[in-house]
Amino acid sequence: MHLQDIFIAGTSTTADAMAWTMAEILNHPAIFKRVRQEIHDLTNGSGNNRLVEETDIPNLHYLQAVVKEALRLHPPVMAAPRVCREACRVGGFDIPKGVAVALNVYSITRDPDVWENPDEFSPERFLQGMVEKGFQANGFAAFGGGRRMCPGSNLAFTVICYAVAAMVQCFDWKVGNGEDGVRMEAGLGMTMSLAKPLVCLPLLQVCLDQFQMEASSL
Ligand code: HEM
Repeated sequence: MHLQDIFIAGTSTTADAMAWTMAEILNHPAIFKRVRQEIHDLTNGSGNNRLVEETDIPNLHYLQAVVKEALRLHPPVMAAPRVCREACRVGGFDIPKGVAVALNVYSITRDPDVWENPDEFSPERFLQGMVEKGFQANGFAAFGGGRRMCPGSNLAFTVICYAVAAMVQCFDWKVGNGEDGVRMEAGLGMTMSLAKPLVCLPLLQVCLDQFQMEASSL
């Protein structure tokens, strides 16, 4: 594996996941509000008013569930390649030794036998047990699985949660182009991204004092 592989594997995947997460919560204002409330409850205690920090992520369970649900519905890597080391039979198909196959991540994460209402954005499903099971849980294939599972999964998950938390805590977002909500079509590319880039205007909503304090101490 080369250093370049890590850049290729780790950059647009993470950016896509952030865009899909923001797109989903902008289309679901009640979920956006609940994420903001969770952050507020954690960061505004006993007269304290601070920006969310990376170390808060383990305590932001709903935020984690939201990011997982966005990864489940919109896995940036839609397929994970493998080569069969021995002849085998999968789902009634005979696969000879040496043949290249791909795990269809997209259909695993929307499998109706595993997920109730699989096409629905419902972060609550991860609060009912799945969130603790980690990324190898049955049906959560956004980071692949087994020995070749994504080695950047924990880093990516933390970065996405942190970025989304900061965007939700500090800004209201006006969806651009005068459209009613964000269009959720997927585009074609190396990774699965929004077909139309997410365009929205940030409107500063909290933390003005905090920003001014931090700016004046620079
Ligand atoms: C949301 C972000 C990301 C997603 C959805 C994602 C998803 C995946 C998937 C599905 C695989 C294939 C796993 C398999 O074959 O079972 C993979 C492999 C890989 N990922 Fe990620 N990834 C992400 C972020 C990252 C980051 C941040 C890094 C590095 C800093 C990274 C490094 C890699 C590498 C090196 C591999 C190849 C592993 C191997 O073949 O042994 N990924 N990723």
